[in-house]
Amino acid sequence: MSVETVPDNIAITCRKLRKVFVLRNTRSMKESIVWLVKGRKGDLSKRFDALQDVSLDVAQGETVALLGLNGSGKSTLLKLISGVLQPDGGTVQTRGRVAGLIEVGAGFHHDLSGRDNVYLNGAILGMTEKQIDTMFDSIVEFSEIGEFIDTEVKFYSSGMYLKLAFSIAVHTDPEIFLIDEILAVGDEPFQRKCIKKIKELAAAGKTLFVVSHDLDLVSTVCERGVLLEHGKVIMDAEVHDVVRELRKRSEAA
Ligand SMILES: Nc1ncnc2c1ncn2[C@@H]1O[C@H](COP(=O)(O)OP(=O)(O)OP(=O)(O)O)[C@@H](O)[C@H]1O
Repeated sequence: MSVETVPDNIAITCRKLRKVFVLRNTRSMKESIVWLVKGRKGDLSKRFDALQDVSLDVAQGETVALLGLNGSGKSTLLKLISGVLQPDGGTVQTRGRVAGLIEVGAGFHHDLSGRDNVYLNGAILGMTEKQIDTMFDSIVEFSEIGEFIDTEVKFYSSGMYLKLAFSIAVHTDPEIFLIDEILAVGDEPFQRKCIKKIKELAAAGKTLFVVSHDLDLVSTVCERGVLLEHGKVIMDAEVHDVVRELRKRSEAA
């Protein structure tokens, strides 16, 4: 597969991205027997295009909101960009270090303490042990985890997971932040703190790609909006215009 040369100022490039999921339908005993008797003709599973021909460029320092109704493919696109999922067609390229806050606690090892997970996650995000040593206290302070830092993370609440994951990610100083709806699980004061931090990251020229159903929030944080519907990009414009269009479609739905 040929990989095109991407200009220096482009942080994320998606070309004709496609993701297919196989849906294995639950069948009744009778249906399964008929299927067997007929010589296993036909398929018990269905293929489903979660993303179709998605192409977009995100420039360095751009703040982009990925919007759409439930099931439109937002999380799938973020997972393809972060490398958590592989595409079934097309290409995706990123320039610079990527921090993905996609599934709360996804990068955590449940039987390890918060402290050990800070080192594990920091290393995954490209930090050396020395760098993590230097930042450790600041990571714990921002996360508000306090003495629970030495507790196994399987005993953390989802909000605690989020706080620690967010704190580690912002301390690793990545160029690109992928954020999926995770702010929803934090309490109000922490949400405010996260939003303040996200705005600081945007002001510092970081590239942000944010999935959220909180349209007021994304309107204040992001400049550009990309609207997905049934796995396709149907609008890519100034965020306020895209939010207006999504609200119109939501009312009609
Ligand atoms: N692992 C999977 N296997 C099968 N289908 C999947 C899988 N992951 C996602 N899907 C399907 O792909 C479609 C897109 O899902 P995705 O999570 O990307 O949507 P979304 O826009 O993020 O939705 P939401 O707003 O509800 O979070 C959905 O129909 C979903 O059921």
